[in-house]
Amino acid sequence: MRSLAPPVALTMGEPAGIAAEITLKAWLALRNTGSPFFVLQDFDHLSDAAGALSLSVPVISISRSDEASEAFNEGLPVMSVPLKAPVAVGRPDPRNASSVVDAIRLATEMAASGPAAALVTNPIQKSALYEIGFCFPGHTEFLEHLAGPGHRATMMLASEQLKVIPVSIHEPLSAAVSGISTAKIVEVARAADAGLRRDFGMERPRLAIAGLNPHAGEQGSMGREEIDVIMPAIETLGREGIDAHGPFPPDTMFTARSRAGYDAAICMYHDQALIPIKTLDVDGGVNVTLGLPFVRTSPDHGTALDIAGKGIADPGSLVAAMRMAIRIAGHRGKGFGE
Ligand SMILES: NC(=O)C1=CN([C@@H]2O[C@H](COP(=O)(O)OP(=O)(O)OC[C@H]3O[C@@H](n4cnc5c(N)ncnc54)[C@H](O)[C@@H]3O)[C@@H](O)[C@H]2O)C=CC1
Ligand SMILES: NCC(=O)COP(=O)(O)O
Repeated sequence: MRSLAPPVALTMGEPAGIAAEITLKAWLALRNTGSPFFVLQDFDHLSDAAGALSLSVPVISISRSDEASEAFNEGLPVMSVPLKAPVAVGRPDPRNASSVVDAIRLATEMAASGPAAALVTNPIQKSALYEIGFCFPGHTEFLEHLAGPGHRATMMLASEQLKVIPVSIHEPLSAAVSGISTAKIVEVARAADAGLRRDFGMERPRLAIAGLNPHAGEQGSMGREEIDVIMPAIETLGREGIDAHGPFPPDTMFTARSRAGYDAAICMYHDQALIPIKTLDVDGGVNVTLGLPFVRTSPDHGTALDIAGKGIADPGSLVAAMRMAIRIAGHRGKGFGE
């Protein structure tokens, strides 16, 4: 099948992890679907990975994104971003960190200016990037910076069974808890409401707001954040016409019965959001950044250094990220659809 829409741009992610393997496997999964993508990666590294993993994927060098759709029918299109040092499987090398960041910048530019329908990012080893002075906690914050003033990035993880949006992202738990405020909850819930309408075509998303404390505070006897901070946020959102309810006890709000009552859960901190979705569906979960002027998704997992090079990495989440990026691009009127 051929596609008339622009291809999706995929970044290299951490070269010492499973990114090359899941990228090659994603091409095998998507090659006949009319959903072309190209990867910004070191050509030789990817070719070597295909050989080492015995994956029968022709790797095709392209120099412009508009060559990708045609090439995709024959093999995996690669726009080469050279690495600076040989890759040692499972051991990130800070000498390659600048190439990892360059790939993100380049792919973002293409997604923002049109040659790519969307940006999909492979997982990065954040600690390796910090060693070269990368000063963003993750892609989400970096992409917000690249998007420029006036754009606020909001992290959402989405699977068929659950969507979760953490109020704080990459913060120590103590800082996340002490930093909870009515204003932050309102801001994140507004972004979730707008993003679900714009990118998922929902008319009036139903938001479930999580509590923070056991039993959502048990009427204040196990913590007062629900009464003092979260409830005022829900009241503000209600006055704005946003369908937000809660605060719900965090231990029961992710059961199948509870999930049937809402479209997305607004969670008070990173792990409250990510533990349930990864437990339910780590191979189908997708990380989506709401609020950017370009489409960005990513697999929900990390670099998996412990299994790099073993040939056992599951590409499911990356494939789901590709599919979701294409669906969102369609919602944003980029003429894409499967
Ligand atoms: N979007 C991104 O760039 C993300 C990056 N990370 C980064 O990844 C690094 C490692 O993070 P961890 O917490 O160890 O999480 P991880 O997801 O890399 O690994 C956790 C466990 O899941 C397994 N696993 C992960 N993906 C898999 C796959 N596709 N198939 C089979 N097994 C898989 C790993 O082998 C490991 O046992 C950190 O530097 C973290 O910051 C983590 C999450 C997202
Ligand atoms: N745990 C999710 C995660 O770390 C992904 O972050 P980002 O790199 O997408 O900002």
